[in-house]
Amino acid sequence: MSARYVESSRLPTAWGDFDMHGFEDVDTNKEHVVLTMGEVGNGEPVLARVHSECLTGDALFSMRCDCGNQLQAALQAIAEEGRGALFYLRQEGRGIGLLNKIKAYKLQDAGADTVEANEQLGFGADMRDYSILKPMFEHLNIQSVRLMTNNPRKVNAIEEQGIDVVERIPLHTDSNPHNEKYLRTKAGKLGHMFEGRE
Ligand SMILES: Nc1nc2c(ncn2[C@@H]2O[C@H](COP(=O)(O)OP(=O)(O)OP(=O)(O)O)[C@@H](O)[C@H]2O)c(=O)[nH]1
Repeated sequence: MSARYVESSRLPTAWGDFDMHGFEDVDTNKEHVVLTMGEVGNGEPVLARVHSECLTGDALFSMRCDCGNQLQAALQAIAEEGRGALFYLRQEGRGIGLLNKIKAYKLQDAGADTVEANEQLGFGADMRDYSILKPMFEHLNIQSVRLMTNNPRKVNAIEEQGIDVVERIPLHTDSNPHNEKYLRTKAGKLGHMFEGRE
């Protein structure tokens, strides 16, 4: 996959002023953004979050998942450090797309877990492709990261793109009655690590 860098601008947020960098995937025309704060291209490992799009959690305040809270926690952590990068990748629904995620939620309403629902729809549990990151990291001159994630498979996928993950930083948020089963399934079937949580 290759990404075309398009433009950068300021993005003031509730957590502080970021720079927003826009990229286009030349194969799929999907538009991705990176928010950076401070000098990230100076060779020092960068506090980073690679976040997959979750319209329902990130923008519509859904309590079915932990996505929105993780997004906010990551921006806050970067702002507190004064330096870091948030890669916002447009791979909604672990890569199956928004409308298929709604179909998956319908199946979950009927009792399936998040993995079974994907499989009942004919998809793998996780259809994401991280290869778009390589040209984005190259453009920003970032070679190594301290990655905020609970997902060891994401760490491996990012390292496969030639990016050095020098540290994995857990990104825990509070659970609620609507996302408890989802978080349990992530730990049980997708390998997520929730240190300190049963
Ligand atoms: N198919 C499907 N996707 C979901 C469901 N709930 C959330 N998602 C998607 O799961 C993805 C979560 O992305 P991330 O938070 O970046 O990654 P993660 O694998 O949860 O790992 P972390 O880095 O620990 O957060 C987003 O694309 C969401 O849209 C669900 O029930 N079914």
